[in-house]
Amino acid sequence: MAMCAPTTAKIPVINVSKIDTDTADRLVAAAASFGFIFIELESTDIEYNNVQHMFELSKKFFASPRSEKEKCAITENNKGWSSMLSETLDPEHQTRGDFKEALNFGEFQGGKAQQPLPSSLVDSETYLSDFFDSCHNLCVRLLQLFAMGLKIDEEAGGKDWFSSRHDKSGPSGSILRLLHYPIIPAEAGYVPEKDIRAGAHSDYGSITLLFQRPGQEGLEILSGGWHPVPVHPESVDTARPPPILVNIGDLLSYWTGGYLKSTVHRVVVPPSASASGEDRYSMAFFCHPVDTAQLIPVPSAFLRERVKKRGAMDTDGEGKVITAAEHLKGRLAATYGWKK
Ligand SMILES: O=C(O)CCC(=O)C(=O)O
Ligand SMILES: [Fe+2]
Repeated sequence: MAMCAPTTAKIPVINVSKIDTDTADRLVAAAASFGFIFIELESTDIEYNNVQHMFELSKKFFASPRSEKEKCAITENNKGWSSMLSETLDPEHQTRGDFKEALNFGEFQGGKAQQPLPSSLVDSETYLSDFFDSCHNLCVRLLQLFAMGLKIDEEAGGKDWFSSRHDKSGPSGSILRLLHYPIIPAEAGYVPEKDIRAGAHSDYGSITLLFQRPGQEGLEILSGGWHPVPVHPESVDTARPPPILVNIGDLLSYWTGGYLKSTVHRVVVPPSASASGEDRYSMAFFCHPVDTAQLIPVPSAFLRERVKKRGAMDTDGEGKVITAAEHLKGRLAATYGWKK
């Protein structure tokens, strides 16, 4: 039997310029079926110029000497640089780590980084902080829309139920991450069936924003088989900025008893990459609630009707509700091989 080429994922493209019930319902429907949604960049407050400038900064950092990167190596607070092969997103199936390097920024305070910055980026501190804030603000807007679409009970907080838990009143696990997947040199002995750019995983936070670059495909989502995700979906002209890809993370899935899907995804070397010889650069903003937020079922009649078994994940097995910080600690320990 001939093998069929995998079909491209048909992820909806949504304009979020209005905070209204129509937009909210469309977002929730997409999140409940795919767990992934394209958001038109022009319908957000994020400027394409800034996205492009961020990619220039990313290139500059990843091109800097290894000795410079090592000065800000990642620590157990999840901030800093992780080198090629050091992170294993799918430890059960991978024999080698991910073929990528990454730089994680945690929250900035008063425009200042709370971690050592590499020398290539010290002059860009305010810029990085502003970009972090603009990503956070878009996530808050999306979280309000999700709360509206899920019809969260008014007396429990209604449209602000999620956003009030992401209000920067305390520390959180939010991370802005620059990613670089280099073209793999022959001597690395990359074996396509065994090795991978980013192993299969779901994201750990509430929602993730992903910025991709034209011509640098490679993301795939698991939905009855692996499906490639385009940078420009069919309905978006390639002359326009690539839309922002938003996906649901584990916390929003727990909070909604699995109604919103935290879809498994991975990054592979697409056949086109070896032909064009391009590295892949991407940027992810992982939005997390404040550390103390509890993983309890959201109060919503809409969900009570739709989800039979609620709160599979709301306790640690002994009846104690777990917090966002406790959940994150367990997930990071597994991917970096840190002790729990
Ligand atoms: O680069 C990408 O496309 C995805 C990265 C990713 O899924 C992650 O870092 O969680
Ligand atoms: Fe991811």
